[in-house]
Amino acid sequence: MTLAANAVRWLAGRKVIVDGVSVSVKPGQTLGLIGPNGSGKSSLIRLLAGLRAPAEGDVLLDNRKISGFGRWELARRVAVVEQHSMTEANVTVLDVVKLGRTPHRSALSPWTDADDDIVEDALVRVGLTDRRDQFWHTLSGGERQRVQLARALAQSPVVLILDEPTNHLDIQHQIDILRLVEDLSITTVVAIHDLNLAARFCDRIAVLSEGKLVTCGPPTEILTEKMIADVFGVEAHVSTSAHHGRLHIQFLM
Ligand SMILES: Nc1ncnc2c1ncn2[C@@H]1O[C@H](COP(=O)(O)OP(=O)(O)OP(=O)(O)O)[C@@H](O)[C@H]1O
Repeated sequence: MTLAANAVRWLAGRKVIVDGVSVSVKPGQTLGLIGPNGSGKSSLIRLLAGLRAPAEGDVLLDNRKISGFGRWELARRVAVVEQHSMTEANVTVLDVVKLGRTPHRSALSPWTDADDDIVEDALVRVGLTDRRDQFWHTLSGGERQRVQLARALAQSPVVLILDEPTNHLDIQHQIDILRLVEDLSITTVVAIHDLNLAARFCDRIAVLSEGKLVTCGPPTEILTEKMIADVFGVEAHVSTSAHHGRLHIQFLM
């Protein structure tokens, strides 16, 4: 499915937080959202996920306004993992991941073997099968992040929207999670701070600054020394890695 924001604007009170942003992601592709703290990435993520309505502009899923989708109808297509996803205490990892199946079930439909298989597959993918009975409130930050991703995967979405999915993860789990998302080959939007990971895993990158879209395109066109200096105020050296052929960004400190 194609997900697109068309000149979306969102305000908190009178303050413009997302200012006329247009971005789109083609089926199976990954769009990275980068930008300094407070540039509007999470706010745009919420608009794209349909968690908030734009004051102006539209979010479209295959050319249909997401405001026209019913709650469950949208949740069967779009899964979102927010930065600080919380859940009720006294629930286990398995309980949280099972919640992902909710949009696919009606009050009358019983839990099926197929639901079990999907939940199991999600736990396997994030490497948490041995934690299924652990209580949520006892998990580390990185483990919670992986559980929330498993919950999103159990939703069997065609569009996955992730707000900084790697920020609590050690380097191995950062790479594992982004590889997992890459292998899913579904339409993905990911807000991410690590420019090297963005260069490696995103098909296109949108740069936000003060709520506005600065530029959008393939990593090789977007992640330039000039853009990094202009938007992030940091001097960087950008080269092509001899090891993986993608961009390698070194910050000159
Ligand atoms: N509900 C709100 N009320 C007031 N201000 C808000 C609200 N939501 C967001 N903002 C402000 O909007 C700006 C953008 O916030 P947002 O969380 O979208 O940025 P971000 O790019 O995701 O930041 P970070 O990289 O720090 O996570 C920030 O200055 C934030 O304080």
